[in-house]
Amino acid sequence: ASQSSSKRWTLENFDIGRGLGKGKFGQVYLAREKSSRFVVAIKVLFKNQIKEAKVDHQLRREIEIQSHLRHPNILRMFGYFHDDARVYLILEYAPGGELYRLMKKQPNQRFDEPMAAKLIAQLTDALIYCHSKNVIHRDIKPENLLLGAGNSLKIADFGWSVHAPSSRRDTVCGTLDYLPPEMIAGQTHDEKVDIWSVGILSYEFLVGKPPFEAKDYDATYSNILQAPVRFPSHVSDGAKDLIIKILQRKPNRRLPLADILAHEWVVKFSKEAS
Ligand SMILES: O=C(O)Cn1ncc2ncnc(NCCc3cnc(NC(=O)Nc4cccc(Cl)c4)s3)c21
Repeated sequence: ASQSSSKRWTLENFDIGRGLGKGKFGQVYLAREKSSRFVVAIKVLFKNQIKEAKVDHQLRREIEIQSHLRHPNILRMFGYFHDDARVYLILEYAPGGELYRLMKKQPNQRFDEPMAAKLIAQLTDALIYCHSKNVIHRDIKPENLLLGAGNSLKIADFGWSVHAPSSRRDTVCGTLDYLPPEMIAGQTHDEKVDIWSVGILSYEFLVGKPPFEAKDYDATYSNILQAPVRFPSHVSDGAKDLIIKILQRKPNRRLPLADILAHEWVVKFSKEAS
């Protein structure tokens, strides 16, 4: 029987398996729902840490947003439950783990053009869906991309997602590398922030590191605001054309997501077997 997402889940409904990874706020475990034997991932978050970091409103918003999203390239959240100390997120299990680790295992720690174009097409498709629901993710980076069966891309962790437009109040923590100029300048921003992230990731998939990476926060900050994008010689003209059209500092000049999917380099290489 399909359990509706409003069912009251408890830990007793699951056999807990091995740890899958450790995040900033908690650990993720492989688990199996006892009656259906359905395999899931369960992320365990500690309430005191969530409250200390003042991110409980973000978590509530993520749960709300995730409960309405259904797309093959978005990691499902089937439900959640909590006890006195912890919140448990019941998530789709991504057997390929973090995309980041697969990239680091490649020769030269970067993907070839067919693999990169396939991932970019799936990421773009998922974001077209999100934006059609007026949801912006705002935190698209390799750590939040997982791999499902057949190396299919899965966007995970909507902890930073909001409904567009938004003027972010929460301070940015972690890397700046994937954030567009308007967000790091604290200006109002809209769904075009996710387009910028597609450009950053397209560069990183093909080069092995993000375009504005620098030795420290301030150097990265100034690169994002004014540095020209430089490409190693192995990057093809088609890929360079796509990335330059996406990484436009003015949000309205950025290549729209539909045009990314239709770009000749994406069309050419996302069909090729990788
Ligand atoms: O475990 C790994 O490291 C990798 N791994 N490997 C396989 C696998 N299969 C499924 N999920 C994984 N990881 C969890 C992915 C997430 C999805 N949604 C999230 N949401 C969230 O963390 N929200 C959140 C947290 C703290 C504060 C706030 Cl405000 C919001 S995390 C998997």
